[in-house]
Amino acid sequence: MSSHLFIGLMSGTSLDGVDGVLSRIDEQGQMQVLAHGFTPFEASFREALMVLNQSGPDELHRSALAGNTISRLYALVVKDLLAQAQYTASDIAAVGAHGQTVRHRPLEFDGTSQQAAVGYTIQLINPALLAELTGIDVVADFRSRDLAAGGQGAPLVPAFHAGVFGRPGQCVASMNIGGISNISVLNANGTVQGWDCGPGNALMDFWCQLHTGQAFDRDGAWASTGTIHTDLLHSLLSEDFLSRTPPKSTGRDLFNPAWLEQHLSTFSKLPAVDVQATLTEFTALACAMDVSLHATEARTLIVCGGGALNGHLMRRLSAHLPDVDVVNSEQRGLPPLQVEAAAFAWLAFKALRRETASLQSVTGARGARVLGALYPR
Ligand SMILES: Nc1ncnc2c1ncn2[C@@H]1O[C@H](COP(=O)(O)OP(=O)(O)OP(=O)(O)O)[C@@H](O)[C@H]1O
Ligand SMILES: CC(=O)N[C@H]1[C@@H]2OC[C@@H](O2)[C@@H](O)[C@@H]1O[C@H](C)C(=O)O
Repeated sequence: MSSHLFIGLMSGTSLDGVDGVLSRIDEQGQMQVLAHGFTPFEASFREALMVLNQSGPDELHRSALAGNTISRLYALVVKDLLAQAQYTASDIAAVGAHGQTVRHRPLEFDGTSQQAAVGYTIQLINPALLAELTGIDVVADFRSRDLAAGGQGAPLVPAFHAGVFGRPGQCVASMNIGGISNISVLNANGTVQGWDCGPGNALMDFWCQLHTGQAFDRDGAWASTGTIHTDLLHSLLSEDFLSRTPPKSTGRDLFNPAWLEQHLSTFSKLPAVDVQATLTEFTALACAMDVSLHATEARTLIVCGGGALNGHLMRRLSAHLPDVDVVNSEQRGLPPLQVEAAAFAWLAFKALRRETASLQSVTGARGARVLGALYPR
């Protein structure tokens, strides 16, 4: 490989925009981030993506166009990263581009025979267009091979978390709180577990946008002025997904406005601010329960993703984990908004080397697989 420079691009289930990093990765897979960029989605595009999370008229056409738009936004982030770090396209070995998840249905039975049941996951992107626009090799479609091998196709970051946050001889847990939250348990003996915990910012963002017009509750300031409603909290916590045994993964397919409305139907008189306080508490508890029940050895929880910037959420998470040191990933060398994009740079590095990147212990697949498809420059 002529270059050790990789770009990772991630637009996740928060639907806030595209994070990108340009990084140097050495032969051992150790990474140094050289630049970080972010391009927000315009409100109209965000809405179009939100609508594409459910079926609707002419959705194939709208999905294809959204894939083109997202690829153009990804290309803008690449341009910005190259300018920041003063490199040109020919210096970069590859771009790892996640795309925009609009469906995640692992292991869904098709009603005919169990043999045919594989499930699917859809990330909108036009990788050919991204290769054309950037002049860089693009690796995309990271999840489908794991699904084909019987896995969940998510989460994929635990192997990366292990390399960046793992401490030999210690059990450490790391948690990404994006639109959906996911945990990696990095055991003292080097084994790794991981799964999706439940909602991250998705429900809080939805409610905040609806009632304040703001895309998210900055620092959890609004939620912190409300009162937690115990009955609503219990209703939210009764969701089956939370008590399911891993491997498990989820998305907006489950934790969406319709799911929330269903739980709110018997609490229609509650002040909006109390609902926000309760949603924040629910999110914190769904995350904390997975640590206290399944990462019993962990004394440190490293939090990344935008949720790490929500001070109120972080305080509630800490309150539910009195024996665990809850820290922001920046304290471990990688700022919260860079972690997922960095993971996709690393996944591209693994793909070019034809090395496996999925973990059977996380996704439940028949084995580890080489992930991603290459679109040459
Ligand atoms: N200062 C802040 N205070 C509160 N919340 C914040 C702040 N900054 C970001 N966030 C939250 O983080 C979200 C973005 O997080 P992130 O970029 O990790 O999401 P994502 O890429 O969609 O993640 P995933 O793929 O894991 O779903 C925003 O939508 C918002 O809810
Ligand atoms: C299908 C999909 O896009 N899943 C995302 C989502 O966002 C958080 C959580 O759900 C996680 O499972 C995953 O993202 C990260 C990058 C992962 O695969 O590890």
